[in-house]
Amino acid sequence: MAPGHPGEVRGRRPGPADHHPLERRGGRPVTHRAEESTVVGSDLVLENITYVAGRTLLDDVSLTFPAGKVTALSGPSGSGKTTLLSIAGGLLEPTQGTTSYADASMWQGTGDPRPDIAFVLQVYGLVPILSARENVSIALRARGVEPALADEEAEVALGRFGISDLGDRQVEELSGGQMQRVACARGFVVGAGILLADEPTSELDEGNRGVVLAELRAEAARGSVVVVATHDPAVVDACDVHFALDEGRLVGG
Ligand SMILES: Nc1ncnc2c1ncn2[C@@H]1O[C@H](COP(=O)(O)OP(=O)(O)OP(=O)(O)O)[C@@H](O)[C@H]1O
Repeated sequence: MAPGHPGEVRGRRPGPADHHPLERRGGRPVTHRAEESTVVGSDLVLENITYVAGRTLLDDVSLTFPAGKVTALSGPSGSGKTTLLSIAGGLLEPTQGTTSYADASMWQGTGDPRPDIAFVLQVYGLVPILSARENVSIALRARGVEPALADEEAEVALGRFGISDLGDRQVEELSGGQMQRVACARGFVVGAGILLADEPTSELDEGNRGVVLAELRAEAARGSVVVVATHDPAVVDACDVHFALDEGRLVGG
């Protein structure tokens, strides 16, 4: 762990999310708000999670992703990280066990995620024929933000990841690393209470990895639950909390 970095929240840091568009429209679904000296947020709690799809992919995993911290989820390829994030985010119903955030289950019965959660997907999930700005903007428009404001905030989010100059480019024309930064901008722009990022730095050079890590910390400093699945020891070291999976079982943390 990195001692004393901003994820170890002692006081509230101003950041981009202080003027978040979901707040500006008065409808931000996040149930917590950082105060001057205390972060008040809900933890994301997983209890006895088992997931079976032909075979057991997750086996009785219990852990808490704390609010106000950046948590690393590591493990070899195929160990179950993406499956666990999918259950934590309400995309998959666990075969057994429960998820809980702000007094409600993450599983809503449909596989549609709650509006107070944002993802950075391992495979990006971008719309190839839309521009980088449009790909970011739709995350806000889908949450009811007026289009002009959503576009304005998308521009700001692209700037956070150093790709303002790519706003008008169709994402199918971008490099893997550029697409990954667009995917980060789309996840981070929401200012959600939970941010689940699946290998968000896998295509990035050291400098851009540092940018993403700083943004993850900024999200946590607002009181959000921030989880990053990663193979990268440097990313694990930069996180506040660490859980490790192996063959669907929790083996460390
Ligand atoms: N829908 C599914 N049905 C059956 N098996 C699946 C399904 N989804 C994932 N798996 C399997 O579950 C295991 C865990 O996959 P998962 O993607 O969660 O691992 P991971 O730790 O995220 O891997 P990576 O680091 O390579 O992304 C793998 O063996 C995978 O093949």
